[in-house]
Formats: sequence, structure tokens, C-alpha cells
Amino acid sequence: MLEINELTRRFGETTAVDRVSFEVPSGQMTGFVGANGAGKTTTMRMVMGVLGITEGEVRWRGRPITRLDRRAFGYMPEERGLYPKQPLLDQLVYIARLKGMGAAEARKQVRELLERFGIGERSKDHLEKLSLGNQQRVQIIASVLPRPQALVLDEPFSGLDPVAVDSMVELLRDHTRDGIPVLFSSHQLDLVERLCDRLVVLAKGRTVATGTVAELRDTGQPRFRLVLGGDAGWVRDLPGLDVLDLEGSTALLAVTEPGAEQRAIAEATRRGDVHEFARVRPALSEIYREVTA
Ligand SMILES: Nc1ncnc2c1ncn2[C@@H]1O[C@H](COP(=O)(O)OP(=O)(O)OP(=O)(O)O)[C@@H](O)[C@H]1O
Repeated sequence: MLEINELTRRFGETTAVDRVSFEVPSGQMTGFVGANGAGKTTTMRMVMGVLGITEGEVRWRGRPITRLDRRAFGYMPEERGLYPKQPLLDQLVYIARLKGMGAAEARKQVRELLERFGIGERSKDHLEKLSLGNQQRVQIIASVLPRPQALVLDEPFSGLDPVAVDSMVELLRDHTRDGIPVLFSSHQLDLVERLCDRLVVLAKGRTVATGTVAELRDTGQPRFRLVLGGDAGWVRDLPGLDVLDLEGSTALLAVTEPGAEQRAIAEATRRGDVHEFARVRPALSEIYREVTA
């Protein structure tokens, strides 16, 4: 498990990351979300040791992380950083060899990964000749060579078409199945919701929410939708409920006093037909807007 404890980074007067704490459990995918400038990249850079830590610490497998530990991590930095004027195969093999792989094994793995991402036939092309999405695929490959102990990926999905997203998802799942912790930042909440076991939401350098998607959707006041046979206007007079929306026979209610929804359903059945009474959980995008507002 990777632990981020009270990490702080200041740039002069600006506190870009302010006592951020969260865990990236082994074998799980943790999504890191937050508005532009929230501090995701700065946090990831501190985790990877490419930026100094002002305060706090990063722990790996229960002890302070070392340079050697980080060398075994796969990292996809925001600034990417492959060479535009070198053939893909050569530079990927070079990266793998720098990280200790034998030449034959490196070539084999690179070729497999290029095939897997649909760019096998481009292996001799210079990186700059590829479209941005294909360059992104190459960056992804670079970050998983050789098999990493943990993955820290800064917006790995940006610029990928749906087919490449699926290959990427499969690749990450391959890693989590082997018990590897994966942390990735993204602005694509639909993807985060689909993929992540856990979520960390940053706003203005602070952690404002952490947990599983289900946990986050269950926080806050429970909401219920009530659909009646007749007009639902009377729900406004019920104690312990906020009426969030009311249209004819349909009401959306937030419970401010535990049990108030039970009184509402009892009153509704007393008054006539009830067509629907259901708990409504907000979408992740709604929660995101609330916690980052
Ligand atoms: N080297 C630096 N010097 C000064 N300020 C910096 C530096 N790096 C980052 N910052 C500031 O730190 C804050 C956090 O930036 P960061 O890039 O970590 O955010 P982010 O959440 O990754 O944003 P985005 O989603 O846009 O990539 C911003 O206000 C940014 O301007």
C-alpha cells in the first residue's frame, strides 16, 4: 500500500498542496480528481520524488519511501517526456533497459505492448510522426516497462479514443489483479466512476472527499423520489424533509430528520395511490460539484 500522509507543498506564498492524506491500497485503482489547479500533479510529483516535499511524508509498504522504491514504480508524468525524434521501438527498449531489463526481454515486451495498443506497425516511426493519441499510447507503454510495483499516472486517459481507453483499462486491470496499487488522475468522471475502487477528491490543495464511489454517493442527506396518483403539493408541509423538487405528482425529498421519509410514505398511502417511492443516489458528477464548490 502507498500512503500519502499530510503532504504539503508551498511555492513561495502559494500553498499548492495543503496537508493532503490518502491511501492507495494494493490491488486497487484509486482515482484522483479535482479542478484545474487543485494540486493533483503537484501531489503526484511529490509521491514520485521529482518535486521536494515541504511537509509530510510518503510511505510505501509501511515505511518511508526510498529512491529505490520509486525506481520500481511506473510513472506517467504530466509533461510526458519521450523523445520526438527517435523510433518508438528504440526508445521504449532503451527505457526498459535503463530500468534493468535484458535486451531480448525488453524487445519482446515492447513489441507485445505496441501490438496490444494497436501501433505495432508504427514501431520504426519517430514519435513525432504519430498522432497525439498514439503518442499518448506510447507514453502509457513507457510507464509500465518493466512490470512496476506501483503505478502513478497523471491523466493517462486524456486524448485517447474509446478503443485505446479500453486497452488502457485492460492494462491497468492486469496490474491491479497482480496486487499493484494504481493511482491515476483524470477529469473524466464517467471513467473514474466506472473504473475506480476508490476516489480522492481535491479542491484548492485539500482533500475534500475520499472513499469508494458507493460511499461517496451515500454521504449527505438521503434523498427519495415520491410519485403519487394525485398532486404531491402537501409534502411541503411535512416536518423533517426538504423538498428539492416538486412537479405535479412527483416530489424529490431530502431527509433532514431520520425517519421523516417513513412518515411521508405513511401519509402518502393514507391519502391515495403511491406509484413510486425510491431512494435516489446522486451521480458522481453531482457529488463532485458539491464537494468542490
Ligand atoms: N513550479 C511551480 N511554481 C509555482 N506554482 C506552481 C508550480 N507548480 C504548480 N504550481 C501551482 O500549484 C497549484 C496546483 O497545480 P497542479 O498542477 O498541481 O494542479 P492540478 O490539479 O494537477 O491541475 P490540472 O488539472 O490543471 O493539471 C496551481 O495553483 C499551480 O499554479
